[in-house]
Amino acid sequence: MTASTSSHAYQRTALSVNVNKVALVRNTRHLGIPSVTRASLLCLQAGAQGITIHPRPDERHIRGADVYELAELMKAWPQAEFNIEGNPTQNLMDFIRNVKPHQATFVPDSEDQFTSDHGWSFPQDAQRLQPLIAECKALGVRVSLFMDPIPAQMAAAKDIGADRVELYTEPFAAAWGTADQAHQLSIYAQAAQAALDAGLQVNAGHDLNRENLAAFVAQVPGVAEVSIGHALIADALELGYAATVKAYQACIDQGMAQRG
Ligand SMILES: CC(=O)[C@@H](O)[C@H](O)COP(=O)(O)O
Ligand SMILES: NCC(=O)COP(=O)(O)O
Repeated sequence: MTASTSSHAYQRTALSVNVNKVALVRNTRHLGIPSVTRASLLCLQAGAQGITIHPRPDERHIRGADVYELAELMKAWPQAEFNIEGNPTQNLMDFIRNVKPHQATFVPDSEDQFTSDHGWSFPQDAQRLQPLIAECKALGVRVSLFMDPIPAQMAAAKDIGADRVELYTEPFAAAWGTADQAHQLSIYAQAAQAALDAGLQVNAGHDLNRENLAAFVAQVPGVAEVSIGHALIADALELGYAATVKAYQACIDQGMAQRG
């Protein structure tokens, strides 16, 4: 363990609940239910350390109004974080300027993309991201860059001013339960270590769930935050928000206990 990981070894991984999919169901009727703010409140009351949203330009799920209603809700939860994801070359920056969330997560999605499926690439993306990162930081907003688990890309993320990277974890999740599982975990551990060594903090997200979360937290060094939506909300349809948040927190605690 290098010095850069020692300070992270016992930092508890925070759970940020992504409520995109509550909004997706809500949008199929003009009734306002299920409520995005009520779902977020119940998750915070159950112990979630944050709420994440991804207000895509087509408003397929999170709408502009949700962003401001959640910002108002979060004022009553100063110990929790508000994380807004999006492409800063599209609609994200106006939300960041108006709301000043704790964290902005830059994601390189196209407007019509089915879901997020890749991270930024350097040096290609560096020049257009650098001033946007600087603007967020001048507003007091931490910046996390959505990245593929490529160790050689981490120093470049730091060089343009990012505070954190969020490791795109779908390849890890897709390999879960297969012969490639251990190899994928090793890839993410190396990428996380490279990020820590570059002076970045490490977030992670996409397709994390109750089956794969503990192993990820245990074997990938210094994960500061996981943002989880699709699987968590699916579980909440069966278990309810409170029991589901507690179940995911238990997975994180299990992973923390197994950390070397
Ligand atoms: C960036 C990422 O992996 C997810 O946070 C993203 O928000 C998923 O978007 P959808 O919920 O629209 O699939
Ligand atoms: N950044 C990942 C996120 O917020 C939620 O991703 P998912 O759990 O819905 O795949």
